[in-house]
Amino acid sequence: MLSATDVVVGYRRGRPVLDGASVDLAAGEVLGLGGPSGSGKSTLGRVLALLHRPWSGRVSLDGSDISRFRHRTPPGTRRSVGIVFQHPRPAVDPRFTLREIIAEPLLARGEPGDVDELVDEVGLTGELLTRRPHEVSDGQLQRACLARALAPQPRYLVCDEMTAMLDASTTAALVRVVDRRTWENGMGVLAISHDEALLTRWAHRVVHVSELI
Ligand SMILES: Nc1ncnc2c1ncn2[C@@H]1O[C@H](COP(=O)(O)OP(=O)(O)OP(=O)(O)O)[C@@H](O)[C@H]1O
Repeated sequence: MLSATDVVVGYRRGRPVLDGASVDLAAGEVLGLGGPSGSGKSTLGRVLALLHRPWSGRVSLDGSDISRFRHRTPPGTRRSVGIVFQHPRPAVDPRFTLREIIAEPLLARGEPGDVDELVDEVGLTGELLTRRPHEVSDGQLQRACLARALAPQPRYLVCDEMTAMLDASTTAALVRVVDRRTWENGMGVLAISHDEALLTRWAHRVVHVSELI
């Protein structure tokens, strides 16, 4: 179980964006997080992905407190939660090929950067892997970002508007990839979107930030 409990967090002192938010994400669950723009969906996603440290409250994994900065958490804990962002371009190094982007987390932990299975999983073809980000479409780059997030076999994945820039068929394909991990590996998913129809189709249950406070 990945949990946020009574999390208070924001960007300006005295002006919390989330003022006591609590949410539980179970293994194998797809939890949809909806709500209006600016309500704090991405902020909560980043807190759960250990990219943003709460001012107070806690983030826990199977009951153990992990509310420290991502770089201060043990590598095993850090790899437990992955994240995919809405915009793939700022999330990648433009000098890397897609193969290097996907292999990065594997090489960082001293494993062979064998990405063939991941590439198949997200539906990228071999020829695209030698290209750099400016030579591929947003959808192709987002597939690479999803493969990179899945490479360390995360137990939980935050999809922060992962498909907001994509067409319907690429959206459906990426949701299928994430769903397969949910069924086969029991990966828990926080699906953040302002698209209520997508959340209704995808998630097992849908909550809004205002209900978590
Ligand atoms: N890096 C930041 N610095 C300062 N303020 C920020 C930062 N990121 C978000 N905010 C502010 O925090 C509030 C919540 O933003 P957040 O992105 O979490 O909301 P959201 O519900 O995900 O919105 P959207 O659906 O538009 O992405 C907003 O008022 C936003 O302006």
